[in-house]
Amino acid sequence: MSFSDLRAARQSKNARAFAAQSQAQQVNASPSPKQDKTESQEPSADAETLLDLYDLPDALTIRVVPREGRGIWSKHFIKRGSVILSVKPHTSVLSTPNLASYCSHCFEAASEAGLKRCARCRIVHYCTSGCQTADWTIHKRECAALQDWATHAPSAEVSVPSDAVRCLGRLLWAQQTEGPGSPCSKQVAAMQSNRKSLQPSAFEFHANLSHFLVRYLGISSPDGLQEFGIASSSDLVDLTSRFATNSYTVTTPDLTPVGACVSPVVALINHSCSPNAVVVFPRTSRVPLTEEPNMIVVALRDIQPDEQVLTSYIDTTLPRSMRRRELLDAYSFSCQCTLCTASSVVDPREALWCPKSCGGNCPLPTEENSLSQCARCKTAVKDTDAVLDAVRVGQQGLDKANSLQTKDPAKAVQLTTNLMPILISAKLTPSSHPLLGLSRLHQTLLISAFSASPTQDVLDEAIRTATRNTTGLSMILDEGHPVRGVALAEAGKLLAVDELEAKKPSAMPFERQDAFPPTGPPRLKLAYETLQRAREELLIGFSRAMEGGQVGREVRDALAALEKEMDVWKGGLRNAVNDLPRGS
Ligand SMILES: C[S@@+](CC[C@H](N)C(=O)[O-])C[C@H]1O[C@@H](n2cnc3c(N)ncnc32)[C@H](O)[C@@H]1O
Repeated sequence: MSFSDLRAARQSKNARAFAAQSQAQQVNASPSPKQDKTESQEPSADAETLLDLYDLPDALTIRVVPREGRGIWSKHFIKRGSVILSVKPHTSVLSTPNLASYCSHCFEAASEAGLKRCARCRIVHYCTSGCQTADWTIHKRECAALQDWATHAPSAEVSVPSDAVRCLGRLLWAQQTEGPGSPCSKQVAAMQSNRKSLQPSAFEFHANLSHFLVRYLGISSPDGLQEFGIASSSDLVDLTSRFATNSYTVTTPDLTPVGACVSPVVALINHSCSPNAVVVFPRTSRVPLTEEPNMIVVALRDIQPDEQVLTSYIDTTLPRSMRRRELLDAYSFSCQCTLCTASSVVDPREALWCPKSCGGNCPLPTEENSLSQCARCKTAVKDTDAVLDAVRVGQQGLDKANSLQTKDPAKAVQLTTNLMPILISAKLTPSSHPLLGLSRLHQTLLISAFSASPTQDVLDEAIRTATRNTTGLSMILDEGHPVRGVALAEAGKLLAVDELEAKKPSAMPFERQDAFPPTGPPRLKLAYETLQRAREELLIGFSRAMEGGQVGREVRDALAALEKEMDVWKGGLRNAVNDLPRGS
């Protein structure tokens, strides 16, 4: 199997809302598989009017809950792995680093033939002239604004406006074209604003966003704003708040973040850190290119009639305190989901192995509570200060390695290589923060390093890291979670890469007999089993109706190729046995 499809460097592997873009994607978690229960009110007049605004499938309805506001509820039983909603976002933009490598209309990655660049702005690119023509209605406004912005930019680094500014620009131009009375404009206007409950930390973000948006739209007087239906500066902050509260990150089929989008109907879904649904962009031959990027909401668990559909806006592999801070800062609410309010169990995101290795876990000590003992055998963790130090160093290292990963990947991989043993010897479980984050970044960096300069050592280290990551993710995420499926697919693909050199027998006496990863046929067998597990999980997280997404189809093809390869091995072995002299 070729390695090229594992090449792309990734920053994060969790789909989530755009406003919470600090690191990684969605989770359903143990310790409690219990679903968040919220008492809904019967549809109010407000919700009933809203129902007319959205073209919801029959199985869904809109209800209002006192604390969370409007939300989407199931009317019927929805089976795990089913598509709950499938929409083309109202507005979507690529993030700036991806403008030259993905089509700005359908978000397809550049093929070997490359992309066509817009001859005027020379900023956006398209895969076909069909995509370019389809995008022209909006891009003609965007094209002029981009050119004007670039002409006045003080330096090349800021010659393209931020993703948020460009997305808002597209949203407003689309509304102007469709007219304020169009269903889309009404849906956008009905999106929730958190202007009145903004955290002080968010003020600067909204002030800057408003300022740059006005500049980008070429507005020089209040009348200019009125043309977009914005009557005052409060209206402007309302708009930026509605955008921040309701936008999503667009990801590739393997969950690499590539842009931002707004879909008012998907934005009606409320948050839980232990969600029963996920948002993904699967890309399959079953969806016409004109509908891409196709955004689907998939049930991760069986959803009962009268149950609320909930997705996660943030990376749920993070510990409770980080999740809650992010939700408060970006979405202005304090999360009361089952995962945030559970108190009795050891959260696998913040856990140590038992000091006596009894198989139980201990809670990670904190600055406030340094006492920690195994939940099973009650053995106390002795040097909790050393654990706290390791976690602190690990967190700082993760932040640094994240910022270095594109600028200086060699330094970043050196950092992750040095830090992981510190956290592992402090006995953090593979699901614990910051070990899981570091380890996932380490895997991404190793894959890039292997693509640039393939060696057996790097490949084997990538496989060990990928295996640790799938173990860690399986301790936190529900079976079938897309992040788990993609992680298993990567581990399986790495195991299926042709070995570069056979291990020399002379080296073997110094190695453990069960050295991991195995070589030869046992390695192929493990690759096959891992890819089979990946396929089963991808058929849930990206839905069977979407063939498990693009990654699911790739895994299906990889399994077929491996079956052939294993048959060749078996055939070779049979021939070798048949060739042996009789009696030997
Ligand atoms: C994308 S909107 C979700 C739909 C929103 N409830 C509405 O009425 O339009 C996100 C906002 O909904 C609210 N929200 C979502 N999930 C919540 C939760 N679990 N608890 C409290 N508020 C929540 C917060 O105000 C958040 O900023």
